[in-house]
Amino acid sequence: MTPHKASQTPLEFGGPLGVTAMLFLLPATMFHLILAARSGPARLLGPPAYLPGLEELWSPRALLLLFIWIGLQVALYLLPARKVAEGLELKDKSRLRYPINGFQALVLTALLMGLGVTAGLPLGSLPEMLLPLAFVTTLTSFICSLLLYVKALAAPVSALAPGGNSGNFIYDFFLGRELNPRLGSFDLKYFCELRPGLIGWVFINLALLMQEAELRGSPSLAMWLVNGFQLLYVADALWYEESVLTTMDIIHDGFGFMLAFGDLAWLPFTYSLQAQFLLYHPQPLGLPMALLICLLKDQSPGFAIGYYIFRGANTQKNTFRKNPSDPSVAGLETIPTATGRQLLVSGWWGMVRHPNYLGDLIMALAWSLPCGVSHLLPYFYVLYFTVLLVHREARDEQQCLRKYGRAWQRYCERVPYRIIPYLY
Ligand SMILES: NC(=O)C1=CN([C@@H]2O[C@H](COP(=O)(O)OP(=O)(O)OC[C@H]3O[C@@H](n4cnc5c(N)ncnc54)[C@H](OP(=O)(O)O)[C@@H]3O)[C@@H](O)[C@H]2O)C=CC1
Ligand SMILES: CC(C)=CCC[C@@H](C)[C@H]1CC=C2C3=C(CC[C@@]21C)[C@@]1(C)CC[C@H](O)C(C)(C)[C@@H]1CC3
Repeated sequence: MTPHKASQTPLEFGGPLGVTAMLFLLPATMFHLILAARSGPARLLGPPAYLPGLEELWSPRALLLLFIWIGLQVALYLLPARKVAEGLELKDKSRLRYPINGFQALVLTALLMGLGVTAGLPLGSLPEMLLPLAFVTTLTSFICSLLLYVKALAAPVSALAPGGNSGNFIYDFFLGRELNPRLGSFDLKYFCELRPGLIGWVFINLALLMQEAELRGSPSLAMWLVNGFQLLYVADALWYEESVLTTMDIIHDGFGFMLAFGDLAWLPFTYSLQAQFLLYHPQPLGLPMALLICLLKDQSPGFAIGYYIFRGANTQKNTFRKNPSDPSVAGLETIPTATGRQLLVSGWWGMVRHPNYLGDLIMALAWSLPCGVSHLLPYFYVLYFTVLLVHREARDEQQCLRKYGRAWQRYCERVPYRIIPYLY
């Protein structure tokens, strides 16, 4: 194994120091949130109510459950797909192929889970295992990231991610050295991005709903709403699975701790925070308020408007990138770039430079509102997501400037706002 020459790409996330802090802070925050949600005061800020001992965190049963879950998702991933999509062209001019069967995996998991519950599978007792499950998932993602790092040492230079091969171990371990690590045709990053964690999120939410029903006779309206919104979000991601192939995670970021931990642990255990909070802190929610949260009213952030913007913007860009002469996008105004590609300057992408982020943020707020306004904790997702998207937008902006140069500058002049019209 010959060490590769370190890349000259500017360091992100505050370099080695920044990522070292994140290596500890991300898991610590996740455990803090799980503990805070089940504590009486449910404080986002401030110390946790108590520190769990190792006997509360480590559970061979949880490890077994995690392996069964990942095994099931691997098996569903390997089933025949309705379509096999090609990814973007890589440095060596090749294109990878990806099975498009995520929605099928969601439906089959739901069917299997339904059969299991009918046969006595205690899904409702999953919330009691959340802490050990989060612990074993964190351990697993640490080990996977180490293995991925070692695997990448033998990868050809053309297979490395633009960032993530700085030569600094911690930095490269965090960002991921290899762009698309595969075992045969099994794509590890693509699998992790959309399967165990994303689908796991739905079933953690469902388990919380079932436990609430056991505790209080029936699930609350707030719990239904959170479950419904987040299920729609996940189902949408899997229905439009192909569009993930053009996201920054797939085309730019390596597969290291950030995405392994993010996809497998952070996503299911922190994105389910609203449902976790509601189980321990029931909130009264009337039908009129629920309708208001679902739909748009005046300037209020309804889920429907968020979803409309998110889906509209993503579909418009994906359709345009696939086929610019498609009738739904052919009439839109564009700016040509030196690469031969064009940039949309009307439609959703003429409103702000990241309309899809705006829609996503509105949905985030809408699925936190059923938790009421007595606590800040359920709004953690909105705060975290704002930081993530602002940072992601800045990273994307840098990449687009490198890619499109003057044409990107002209786009920024034409569309001056990044995410929120007239504000940011
Ligand atoms: N729930 C969550 O935790 C997260 C959700 N997301 C969501 O994932 C989705 C994908 O996000 P992400 O991958 O960050 O980025 P985008 O889908 O916004 O893609 C950005 C790319 O779009 C292209 N582009 C930008 N402007 C234009 C334009 N005017 N016309 C045509 N193409 C343009 C550029 O690539 P090119 O020109 O090369 O095509 C650019 O690099 C978003 O909806 C986001 O909200 C993202 C992160 C986390
Ligand atoms: C620093 C830190 C916490 C990193 C981890 C971030 C990850 C949790 C997210 C990075 C990009 C993501 C995307 C989705 C989920 C969260 C992560 C993995 C996504 C699958 C959610 C559903 C959307 O429709 C999507 C498919 C567009 C989206 C893709 C990006």
